[in-house]
Amino acid sequence: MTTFNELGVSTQILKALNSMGFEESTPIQAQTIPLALEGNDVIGQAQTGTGKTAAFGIPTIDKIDAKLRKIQALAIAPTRELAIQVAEELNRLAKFKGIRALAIYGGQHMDRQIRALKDGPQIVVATPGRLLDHMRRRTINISNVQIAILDEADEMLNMGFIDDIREILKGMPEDRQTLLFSATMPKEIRDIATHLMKEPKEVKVKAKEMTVENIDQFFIEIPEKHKFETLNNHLDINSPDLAIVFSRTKKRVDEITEGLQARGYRAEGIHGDLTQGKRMSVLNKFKNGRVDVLVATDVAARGLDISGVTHVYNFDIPQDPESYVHRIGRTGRAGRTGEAISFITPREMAQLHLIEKVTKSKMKRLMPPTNKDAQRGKQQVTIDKLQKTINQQELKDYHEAANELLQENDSITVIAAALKMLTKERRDTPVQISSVAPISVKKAQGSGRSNNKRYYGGRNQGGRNQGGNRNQGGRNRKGKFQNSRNRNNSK
Ligand SMILES: Nc1ncnc2c1ncn2[C@@H]1O[C@H](COP(=O)(O)OP(=O)(O)OP(=O)(O)O)[C@@H](O)[C@H]1O
Ligand SMILES: [Mg+2]
Repeated sequence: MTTFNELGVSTQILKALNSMGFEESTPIQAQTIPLALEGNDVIGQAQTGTGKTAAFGIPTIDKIDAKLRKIQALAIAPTRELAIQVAEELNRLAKFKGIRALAIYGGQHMDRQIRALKDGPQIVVATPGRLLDHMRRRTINISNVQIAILDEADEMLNMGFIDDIREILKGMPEDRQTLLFSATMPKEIRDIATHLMKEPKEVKVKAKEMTVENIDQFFIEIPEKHKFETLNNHLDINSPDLAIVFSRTKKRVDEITEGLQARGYRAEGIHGDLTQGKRMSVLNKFKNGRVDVLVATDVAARGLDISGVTHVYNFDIPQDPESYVHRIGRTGRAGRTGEAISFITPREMAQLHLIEKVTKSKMKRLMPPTNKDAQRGKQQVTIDKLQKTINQQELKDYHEAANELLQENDSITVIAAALKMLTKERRDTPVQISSVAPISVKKAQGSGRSNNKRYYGGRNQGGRNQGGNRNQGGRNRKGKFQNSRNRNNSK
């Protein structure tokens, strides 16, 4: 283990790291910070939740001139929520250096952002669409940027974003430093990346599997029509602290959310069709624990760091292995443990095997729990609570009442009644989830990768929709990919 001191980090940052409770560097930090400080272009790949944000954040902040009130570093992230989160982490790291990071993203008033940009932040973290709007309106000056960062680099260099990224990079000085980070980096994307960089140093933290080993991975083979009940049963048995349920389409996210609410769960949904205000409030409620189940499209799959997520459910199997890696990586972060449970319809078993092959990990088969298992699971939660209260031994005031009850009834009946009262029984409101076509895997020639054309033209406006619709000031991309297979315009 390497201390941050050994990595040549400034005292102001050491102070910030100390206040954040970071004692030692993670492997990706230890390997990339010195390289980036020396001025190299870097491609950094390491598993989800292993501290890639600080790996690019620390050297970036250390290279910035605090006195110069111009944008010196520009980070780009695929979703609004991630841009906000990265800016927050950079601000924590930069606290003692007098450097500020500003997030700019779609769905927020332009005027407000223009004012904030005039305030002189040294770092901007942006979603690509909104950044291009500012560039075209000349409300942002990126001509002094010395460091460009692509967080979730493979996603940013994917079909949906690549043209925007090229245009953004063209607006920066050519002698800038470029840092690319992600947990996944398919070869096709790595090749594109190296063309945009200068002799990049590639750092790949060696791991047997692409997924984090402290996430227990399971799958349940189950027909589409039984998924919702199975999810209910599972939530009852596991009683997760916080769970994220990923589904394939916005419509299904809405339906699952409403269904869970009707059954009495504290669930909320998040996807690209909601207003930014709603997206933020849902995420905040989830972070504060006022919502237990977040139902989401892939808009929440990448980068989000929410502590306390114990379970990730793939209500629908993801389109590609990379998406699987990022989705399940919302749990088991920073050394914590987590569980990932994927629902696979019988016709989608080939997709499961593809994911296992690409990620080099294995999912253990689980049998779908029965209603009886679920009932027992709920009761167990109550029993645990009851046992905890017994252990606290502060029951004297209740002894007399207990004695009276036991004179009239037998002990089993009294305890069963108490358990029944304390157990939150599930409402059995009927819920209908509209079905989706199963994902099919046709082997791409030789590569074994799914033929969903994710990398070469299959993705039309999917990336766009994450940030809401953005067309003002930009070329209308409709039509550009309209003949190609629509991979995912549904986030
Ligand atoms: N050296 C460290 N010591 C302790 N905690 C750390 C350290 N570095 C990062 N963390 C914490 O670990 C968590 C995960 O970090 P981060 O979000 O940067 O992961 P990531 O590698 O970018 O994951 P993803 O691939 O999902 O985006 C964060 O809460 C972060 O504050
Ligand atoms: Mg990250």
